[in-house]
Amino acid sequence: MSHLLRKPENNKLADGVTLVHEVTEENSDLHYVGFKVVDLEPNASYDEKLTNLELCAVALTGKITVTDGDQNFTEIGTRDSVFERKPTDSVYVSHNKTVTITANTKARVALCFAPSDKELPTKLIKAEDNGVEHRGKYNNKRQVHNILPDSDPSANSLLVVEVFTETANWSSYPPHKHDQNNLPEESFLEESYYHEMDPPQGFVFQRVYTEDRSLDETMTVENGNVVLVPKGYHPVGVPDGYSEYYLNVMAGPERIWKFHNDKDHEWILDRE
Ligand SMILES: O=C[C@H](O)[C@@H](O)[C@H](O)CC(=O)O
Repeated sequence: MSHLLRKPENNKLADGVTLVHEVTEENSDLHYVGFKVVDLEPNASYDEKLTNLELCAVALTGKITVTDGDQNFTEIGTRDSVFERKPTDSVYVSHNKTVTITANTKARVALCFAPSDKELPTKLIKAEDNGVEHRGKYNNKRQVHNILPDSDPSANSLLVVEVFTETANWSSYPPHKHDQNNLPEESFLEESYYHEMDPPQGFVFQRVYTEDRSLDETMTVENGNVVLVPKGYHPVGVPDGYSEYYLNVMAGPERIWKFHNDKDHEWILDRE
């Protein structure tokens, strides 16, 4: 199995608290992006002690209450399934805080981490404030919810976005990369993908490859899997009959999303 593909670990931390995924600098090739998925039963709580990292907690499904010890955001979250295709609520918390997440209902929470050196205000990112985009044409169409885009100055280095790709479409396509710290041409951003499929027995193909093909991994990705993108192009193809969701976390030395398309495939953008 590719070292870039993570299957759910489902580590039980406490009654009602399951750590589904944990991606850290210590257990991955990533140095900027960190990622966790936590499942909570009603009334169960999870604490995250932030040192030099900032956090965006995304209420993937269910309702949660989030506190940083000072501010409380109660019963946030908008959906029972990501495939309701509507934006959800998130909370941004800067470094050196302890965050407590309590489930008001059965909930799945994505914890998105990146380095932080400037204390910024804790902030509720309301669902209705997500920028919604409909990108692409032909079989390259996808719906994008910008949760924490580079146009929002609320974070130090963290970028968070979720993407819905319908049956027989491609996304993160034409293949693009952002693995060079070479602004204004390209920014260096590591990336993680948390994938869900509808119906859940579905799978997608994701390729992660570099120009010189020194890295070239094509993965079969199933429901609840995570794919890590330390560098390279990273397209996703969704088979006929299935819909796909992914949550992206990106971070790097500069909080700018400036990508470079694979020249071999950029022509598809020119179709009428
Ligand atoms: O670099 C960003 C990620 O690859 C996705 O968020 C991608 O941009 C989604 C898309 O536009 O298809």
